[in-house]
Amino acid sequence: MTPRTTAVPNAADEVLADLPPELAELIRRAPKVELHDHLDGGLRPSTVVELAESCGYDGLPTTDPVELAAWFRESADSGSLVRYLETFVHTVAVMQTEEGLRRVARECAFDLASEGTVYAEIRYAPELHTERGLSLDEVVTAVTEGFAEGMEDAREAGHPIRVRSLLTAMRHAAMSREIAELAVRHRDTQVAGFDIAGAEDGFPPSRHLDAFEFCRRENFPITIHAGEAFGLPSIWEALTWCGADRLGHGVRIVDDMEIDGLPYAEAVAEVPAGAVAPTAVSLGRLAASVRDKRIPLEMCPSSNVQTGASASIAAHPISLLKALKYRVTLNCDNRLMSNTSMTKEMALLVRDAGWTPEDLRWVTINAMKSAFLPFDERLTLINRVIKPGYAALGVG
Ligand SMILES: O=c1[nH]cnc2c1ncn2[C@@H]1O[C@H](CO)[C@@H](O)[C@H]1O
Ligand SMILES: [Zn+2]
Repeated sequence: MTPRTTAVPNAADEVLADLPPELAELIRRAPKVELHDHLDGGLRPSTVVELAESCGYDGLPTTDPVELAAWFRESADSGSLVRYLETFVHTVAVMQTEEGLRRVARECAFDLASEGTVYAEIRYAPELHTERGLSLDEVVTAVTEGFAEGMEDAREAGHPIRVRSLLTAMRHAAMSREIAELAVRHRDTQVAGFDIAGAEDGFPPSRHLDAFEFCRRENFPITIHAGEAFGLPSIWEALTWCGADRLGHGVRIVDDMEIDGLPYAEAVAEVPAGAVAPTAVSLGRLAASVRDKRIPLEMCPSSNVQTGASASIAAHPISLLKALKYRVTLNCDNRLMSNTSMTKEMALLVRDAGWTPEDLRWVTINAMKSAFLPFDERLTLINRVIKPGYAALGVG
């Protein structure tokens, strides 16, 4: 079976059209690495419609794929993480069978590879996919098989990609220890790390300490959604109590910075974050520690604009954090809800925040360095795939 392409317009085209054609082509062809992408946030709209029909789910707001794509984007454009997350009810509803999970994972790997992504870590919460009787292990096996099929499809199409999974526990629930054990049980079949996600305010990372301590005893990598809808205490707990190796978003780390003696939020009210001179910034202890320890920040600009964590792409702290040489990585979070892709995220930063092709190369290498993959494999991808890929485009 060849995966079908969606009839929905390509998310990046509109932004690329605003750029000089050679630059747009460079962004299209640039090697990409993605570390933060939710499986249940990246379905093709046409797949949601088809799976809903085959599994008898009649709750979709519309069965027209183009209208459905618009519905997800508009509903997610809510200014609140909690409302943004409500849209997942429809994607999760059609991911309750082995067949549905396998197809979604297969198409995910293929779609990412088609836009030049050479390595991706895709996360999902197994506990959300057991409503129709699948066991947690069956969920993981189905997704892993789907990724293997998608990688094979992509290789045949001439776009090789490596995909790994991250297992997410929902922070409002009480299954995190079980999910951490599930992840470790599947570590030799492509599961590369453990995460928590869901509403952040009121559900601090330390609530799941037991799960994180288990992962640490097993030398198993941890990333934590922190500093997205809630601020510094969440980031502080994720790092100092829970031992996170990376931060999901982490965008609110700027709350621990002063610019010319003013708190970040006050100082940037008038000026785009990217226009702030790095020399004017002083870091608090937590912000300094995140930079000193090279903690990777899995940044997702479009998603943050939708949930209200940032006013615009131009104002997004990612540009200041780049200037300050944090270990910044660029990601989509949820391609369906944010109507985005890696190509679009790159194009937005180039168009709206003054990023250069060299910056795109830098952020891509940062991501590869930060992957939950063995060190030698990361180096091989950087030296044999990413650097030559950019060199072929005249970058680096
Ligand atoms: O940006 C985010 N912040 C917090 N939680 C999220 C975000 N995106 C998705 N999810 C949550 O993670 C679950 C598993 O993939 C999704 O079902 C959604 O509830
Ligand atoms: Zn996320």
